[in-house]
Amino acid sequence: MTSIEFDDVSRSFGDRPVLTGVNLALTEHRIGIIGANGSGKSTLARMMNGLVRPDTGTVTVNGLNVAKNQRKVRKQVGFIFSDPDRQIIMPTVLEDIDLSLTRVTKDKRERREQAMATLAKFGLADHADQPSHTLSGGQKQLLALAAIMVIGPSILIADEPTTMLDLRNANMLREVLAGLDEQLIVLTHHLDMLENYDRVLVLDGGRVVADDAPTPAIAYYRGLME
Ligand SMILES: Nc1ncnc2c1ncn2[C@@H]1O[C@H](COP(=O)(O)OP(=O)(O)OP(=O)(O)O)[C@@H](O)[C@H]1O
Repeated sequence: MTSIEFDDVSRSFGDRPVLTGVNLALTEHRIGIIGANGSGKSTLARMMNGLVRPDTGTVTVNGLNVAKNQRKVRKQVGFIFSDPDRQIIMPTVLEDIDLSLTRVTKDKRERREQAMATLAKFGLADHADQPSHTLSGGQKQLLALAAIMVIGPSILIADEPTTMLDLRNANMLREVLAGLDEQLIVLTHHLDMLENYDRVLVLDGGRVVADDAPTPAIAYYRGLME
């Protein structure tokens, strides 16, 4: 079982408090984080792999203090963002997966085998040699996801992964994410995405104001927005 713990975590940017007194133990398989723009969701998520550090308090991932073990934690926590173009680096689909795999093995043949298996798993096998920039938005997001998952993180954080996708691609990605074995933390404004999740946190003004099953948590959030 994976776990992410926040122990009395606070963070300000300048004189603006962005997260205040956050205490959490996240062990469930699929967790959603919702809240208004600027409520602190991305800041909270970025603390889970050390992209943002707390001013006070401690974040622990699988028993590792994130501030002191950044490199180890980054191998365990993968991140995808709304815009896959920010994450796709290499000219072709296969080369992009191969680049990720250089972090796993130096053996070229092994990398190719693993890359092809991963592309098949994410429905991209027929696109291996296609220039990445010619993929559709949904396929690009799948490629960004595949390039992260091939490294073998135990936790995936997805920060508004469906924002740039049309409804069909958003639904497709939503299913792919829901089918992952790894622990999944999704930040989203697409509330229906979280229907079958195990737990949903609601942030408001940098505090966790609700922490519940999806239906009551989403109802609480809707109430806040009225
Ligand atoms: N590096 C930074 N420097 C200054 N302010 C920042 C920085 N990062 C975040 N903030 C501020 O912290 C607050 C929370 O931002 P954050 O991105 O965590 O919110 P969010 O809930 O993810 O919002 P959204 O739904 O719009 O993505 C915002 O007021 C934002 O302007």
